[in-house]
Formats: sequence, structure tokens, C-alpha cells
Amino acid sequence: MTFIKTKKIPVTILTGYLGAGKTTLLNRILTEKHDQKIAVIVNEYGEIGIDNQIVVNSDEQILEMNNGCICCTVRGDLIRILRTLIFSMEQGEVNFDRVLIETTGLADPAPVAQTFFMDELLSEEFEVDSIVTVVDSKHITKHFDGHDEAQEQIAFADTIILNKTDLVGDEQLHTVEQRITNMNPAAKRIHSQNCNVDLNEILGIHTFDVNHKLEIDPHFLDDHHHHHHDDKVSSIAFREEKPLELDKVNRWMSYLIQEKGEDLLRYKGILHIKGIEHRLLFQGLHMLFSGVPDRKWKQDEIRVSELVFIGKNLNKKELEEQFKNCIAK
Ligand SMILES: Nc1nc2c(ncn2[C@@H]2O[C@H](COP(=O)(O)OP(=O)(O)OP(=O)(O)O)[C@@H](O)[C@H]2O)c(=O)[nH]1
Repeated sequence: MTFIKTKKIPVTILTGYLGAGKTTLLNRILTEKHDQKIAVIVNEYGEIGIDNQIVVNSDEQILEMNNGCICCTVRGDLIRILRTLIFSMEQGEVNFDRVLIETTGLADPAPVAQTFFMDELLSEEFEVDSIVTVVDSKHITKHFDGHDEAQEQIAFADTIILNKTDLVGDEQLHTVEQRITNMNPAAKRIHSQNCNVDLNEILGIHTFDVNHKLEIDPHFLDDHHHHHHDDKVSSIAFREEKPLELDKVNRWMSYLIQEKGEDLLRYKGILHIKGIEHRLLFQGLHMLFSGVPDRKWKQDEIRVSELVFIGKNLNKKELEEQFKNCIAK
């Protein structure tokens, strides 16, 4: 496939609420054949980055930003990373044709896009190609209620991928699409399962239009962004080198899903399980949970369990005790 070349470096901002399928789409972009070199910036909310372990191995330049949200606390890091990329390219150290930014599920995309207008160097070198928002068709309605970010991500999108169509019936999908269309009639909508979209529909599409964004948010280009994340949503991370007992982890997960499923917006991790030579990739949102064997632990790597919970009203002490109880005797 080919993409239209422009003089400035095109930037795609990939957004979508927690667990919508952003990393799934990123992996698809990184594995599919195309003639573009992509510099990828991945931002995670939790203090331990799990996505970097889930993103496929590729030749692309992948830069991580952990422990803060790209739209506010670590926005300065984004500017530094982008400037460094330009500098490294000028020095011939890296080469890339486009940039893709995967935001956290809690990010407001507007200030991320704004970065490319407010910073002089960045505005000379980059142009926003489009804002692509991935939607979890099953859970989005729940997320609209009480989570402004989920609505902002829809309102500001140029392209909306209604993902996880396998988890909803036609009627539910129609209702969700109707609601989304009312929120943002101008955006293009694509249906998908596991983000199996044609990349020509999301990269190199030049759909970002600053005038249109100013209609949605007249303060879009103001230099003071007040984005307040929902105070009730927090993240807790655990790390443990002692192996865990699979049965105990399973019992704990069943308990959590039943008792706290509503509040658990996202949980994911890589687990080191006693007697198992493979890493266990653990992923969930609300009541949907999966634990699948990932690759084998390497000879020279430290076997460690790392997991992150993002949710409402999380009780750190209680979760920590439950996690410690899973350590194998
Ligand atoms: N059933 C179903 N599951 C999906 C689909 N797309 C993604 N998933 C699963 O949904 C979970 C979340 O997917 P991710 O790609 O990690 O989502 P994300 O938006 O990157 O998540 P965060 O970065 O944590 O916000 C994973 O377990 C995926 O395998 C889909 O179309 N159908």
C-alpha cells in the first residue's frame, strides 16, 4: 500500500477509552506491510508500562511515556520527545515518515493536537493528519456516563472505529452508532473486529481541520488547558519477582470480577506463574477477563509479575493484600 507524501511529517493521534483496542490497532499497523517508517509514541497511565510488552516486535522507533497522561502532566515530555526525534533525524540517527501517538485511555485528544500548533518548531515540522478514536462498542455507553474523556474523544475525532462488533448485536451497535453520530456527525465511522481496518482509511487521510476543531471547542488554541481527570479514577501497579500460584490468581480474578467488575475500568499485566515457562498475559476490562500464555521467558530475563489496575474507588491496601496472597508457597 502507499500513502500520500506531504512535506511536513504527518502525525496520527490514536485515542479511545480504556481497553477500546488502541494497542490492537497499533500492532496491526506495525505488522501490516506498508512502505512507511513510523515513529510510535506510546503513553500509558499506570506507573508500570504494560503496553510496551504487548506491542509487537518491529523495526519501528517506539518511544514510551509512562506514569502520567499525555494531555496534561507529561505534555512537556511529548514536546521533548518530538524535538529529539527531529534532531535525531537531522543527525541521520533515525529515519521516519510519520508519527503515531497512542494516548492513554483517559486522555483528551484536543491538547495533544494543540501541541502541534502552539510549539513553533513542532508546527514547522509536523502536521496533524487525523485523530482516530477507537470505540469499544460493548462498553462505550457505560463509559459515556460520568467519564468526560470518553465523550471528548468522540467529539474530537476525525475517524471513529466502532470496534468489538463481535460483542454486540445489530440493535445495540445501531444504538451506539446513532449516539456517536449525534455527538460527532462529521467524523467518518468504520466498523471493526480486533481493529481489522484498512490502513488506507486511517493513515495519510488528511482529515484534521483546525477550523472545524475550533467550531467544536472555541478555546482549542488557547494556551491554558484545564483538563481535570476524574478524581475517582486512579491506577495501582504491583510488581513481584516471586512466582504466583495460578489457582490463587484465578480465584482472585473471579472474586474481583464479581465484586468490583463495574469499577474495574482496565486491568492488565504479565504474570510469572510457578511451574509455567511462558509469561501469562493477563488482560481485562469490567467483567471481561482473559489470561493467555504469551512467549517463553528468556534465559537472561528477570521473571517478574507486573500488573496495573485502573478503576474507580480502588482500595490499594485491599488489592495489595489479595495480590500478595497469590504468591506461591
Ligand atoms: N472481543 C473482542 N476483543 C477485542 C477486540 N479488539 C480488542 N479486543 C481485546 O480488548 C482488550 C483491550 O484491547 P487493547 O488493544 O489492549 O486496548 P487499549 O485501548 O490499547 O487499552 P488501554 O491502552 O489499556 O486503554 C484486549 O484483551 C484485546 O484483545 C474485538 O474487536 N473484539
